[in-house]
Amino acid sequence: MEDTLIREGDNLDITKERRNATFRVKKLAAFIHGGEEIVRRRKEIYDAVEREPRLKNSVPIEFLAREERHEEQARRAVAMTDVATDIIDGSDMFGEGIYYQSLIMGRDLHSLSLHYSMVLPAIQNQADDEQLDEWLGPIISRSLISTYAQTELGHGTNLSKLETTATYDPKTQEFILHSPTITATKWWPGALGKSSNYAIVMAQLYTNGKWHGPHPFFVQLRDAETHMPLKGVTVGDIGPKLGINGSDNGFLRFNNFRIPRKTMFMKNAKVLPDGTYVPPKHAKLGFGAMVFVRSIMIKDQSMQLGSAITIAVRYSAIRRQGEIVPNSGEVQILDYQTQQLRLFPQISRTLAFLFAAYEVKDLYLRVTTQLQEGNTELLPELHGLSSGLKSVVSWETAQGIEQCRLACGGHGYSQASAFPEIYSYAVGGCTYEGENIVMLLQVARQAFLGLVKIVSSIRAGTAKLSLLTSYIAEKQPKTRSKFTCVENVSAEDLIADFEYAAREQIFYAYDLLKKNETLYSTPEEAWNKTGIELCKASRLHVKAFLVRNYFNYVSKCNDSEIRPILDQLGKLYALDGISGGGVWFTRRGYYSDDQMATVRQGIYSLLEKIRPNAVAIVDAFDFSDRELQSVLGRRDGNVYENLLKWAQQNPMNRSEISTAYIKHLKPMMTEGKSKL
Ligand SMILES: CCCCCCCC/C=C\C/C=C/C(=O)SCCNC(=O)CCNC(=O)[C@H](O)C(C)(C)COP(=O)(O)OP(=O)(O)OC[C@H]1O[C@@H](n2cnc3c(N)ncnc32)[C@H](O)[C@@H]1OP(=O)(O)O
Ligand SMILES: Cc1cc2nc3c(=O)[nH]c(=O)nc-3n(C[C@H](O)[C@H](O)[C@H](O)COP(=O)(O)OP(=O)(O)OC[C@H]3O[C@@H](n4cnc5c(N)ncnc54)[C@H](O)[C@@H]3O)c2cc1C
Repeated sequence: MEDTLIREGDNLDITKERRNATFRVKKLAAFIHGGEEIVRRRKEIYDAVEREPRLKNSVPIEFLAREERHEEQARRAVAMTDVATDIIDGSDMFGEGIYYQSLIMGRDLHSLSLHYSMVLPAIQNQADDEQLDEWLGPIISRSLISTYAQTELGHGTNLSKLETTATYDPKTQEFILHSPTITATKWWPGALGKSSNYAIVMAQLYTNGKWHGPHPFFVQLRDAETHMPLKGVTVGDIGPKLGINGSDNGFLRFNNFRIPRKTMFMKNAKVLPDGTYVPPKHAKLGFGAMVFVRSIMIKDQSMQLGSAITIAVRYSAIRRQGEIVPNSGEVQILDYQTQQLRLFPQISRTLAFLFAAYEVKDLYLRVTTQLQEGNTELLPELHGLSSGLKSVVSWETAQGIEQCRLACGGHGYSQASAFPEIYSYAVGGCTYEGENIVMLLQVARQAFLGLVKIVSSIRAGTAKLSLLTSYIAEKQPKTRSKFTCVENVSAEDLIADFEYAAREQIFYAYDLLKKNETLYSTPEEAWNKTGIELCKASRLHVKAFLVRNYFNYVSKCNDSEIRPILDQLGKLYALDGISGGGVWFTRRGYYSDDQMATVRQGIYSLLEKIRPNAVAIVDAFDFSDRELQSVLGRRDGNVYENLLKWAQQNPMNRSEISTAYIKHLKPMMTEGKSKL
């Protein structure tokens, strides 16, 4: 079927792939992105960005040194936000916001990342009316730049042990911010080093001699005119990192630095003028900015994996290497079954993660509405869903990107491929907003209303379960999995298989925890000794959610042209999970050896079915060359001539003779000659 992505001068192999696809890319793109109107808006936004001279990205970012990159990203961030309201609906951070930003900033953070992704939502949701009046205007007008300063040199995960203190002085109605030790130094906050003049600072609150735990404060750090650090504030950049080097992640120390009482966020917890502490309705309301980023990053991560797989599939369609049948000509590497197994599951994962991102967005919006009415009922569920997805999605995204890179051979290792930028940006998501293992343990402890609490209440028959947890209360089937062959297996059967595996492990981990509680002297030690099994339970629980959610989402599609593709990808997602999960599915003989062999046969048959449509499917992710920034992943498939151009524009090739040669190599060679 002919498609609009085909143009004259394109690589012939990639054109043939597009012509042979069995469906129209536009239809699949509309389904993936949530409707034709959204795809139309993406195009409108893309065109507007391309038209705007200030949004031209003329400098290839990967050739820049750290300071140049930071400066270029600051320029882009300012230009991007200058014209944003003319181009996008700024209130739609989950949709148009992420897309618009990725067109301009690429895979990097910048001077305004935290200002928009953490400070703005915190002010909207945690400031009282008076604070909102005072702070929201400057945030939106960008007359100040702000960040979120929580992590310290000594503590990131364990917030209860943060060392920065905020001690209330009722005489002056001020808090005194102080960093009592080296390890109390704030460390990591994005854009803190050189860009921000304000920060939300998480500090241990003391009032009238009592400790009340970590609370957020909105603190001025630098002079509004000179941008010099205020007296009592020491601040700077923490140095180069694996990725996101456009962002000046920073350090920060306070020396008995006084701030007014109303700099403490007071919508939830309050400190009255006399120092009386009024607790919040829910102890974790002050952690809302983290929950927001955990929710929003699921879509961002899926888009990173989506761009990696788009690059790898397109490149695999134009790359010819080796023969399958001797003397019949070199084949496209996409024809190798091993290549397909490396790549096609990444397509399925991208979709599963994206559809999960839609779900977490809906839940986030529901919780925000509830919180505005003072209702915290759904907060734990959101904490669980966002923490669990954050862990599993960021981990599998990082692994998937790496598979895509490896699948592109040597060229995958070049920055021209974009994989180094994609990987180093995305993998940060495994650590920031809660280290992944820690977040999995939260899932076990708390998520979906608390797996561990759920088990005991299920056994007591008193469980109140949500849609996300109700499967846990169902009885384990005594029979085998219903799987017979890939053609006959239904979505319900595959969901049942994942729920079986999750339930089995959840109860196993629970029983082990209870046993360990009898063996160790405290519940905390027993918890630690059960940590590995608890994490496995959480992972399987999240995977069961991802499979269920995938098929639920796809069930909305009645289009006979694209539904088969979505079904194939869904089955591949599930069967690849079962085959890779092995032991989780064979416990108590739920899957026999023969069934497992049939699962593998099913995967091979799906790879074959997906193969002819692979290029068209990744085309439907709707990435432009501007977003991909990859010579290997170019829409037109003209990779080789552009790799040569890319190398030639390299600043090292501006002059024929390098300074390295002049300073070091030439003298050595001259000396060598003299010794001959
Ligand atoms: C366009 C691009 C889009 C991408 C955007 C990316 C841009 C930004 C990129 C990077 C920015 C990065 C920023 C940061 O990293 S900020 C710092 C983030 N830090 C963390 O995430 C720290 C992780 N630690 C924690 O969250 C917590 O300390 C904890 C959850 C591990 C433990 O908390 P603690 O206070 O010790 O509580 P307890 O363990 O005692 O638990 C008590 C109770 O509360 C529940 N709970 C914990 N957190 C929450 C929450 N947020 N909401 C609701 N409930 C919560 C917990 O589960 C317990 O429940 P219980 O068992 O029922 O008692
Ligand atoms: C790119 C990037 C951007 C960041 N941006 C910001 C920012 O803007 N603002 C900010 O405040 N912070 C930021 N951070 C910091 C980030 O939030 C923390 O690094 C993260 O929360 C992990 O904390 P940690 O570094 O203390 O790791 P640690 O907690 O020291 O983790 C080290 C290891 O210990 C394990 N571990 C720790 N606690 C437990 C436990 N209870 N049970 C089992 N295992 C445990 C972990 O699983 C991990 O394997 C950023 C970090 C990165 C990498």
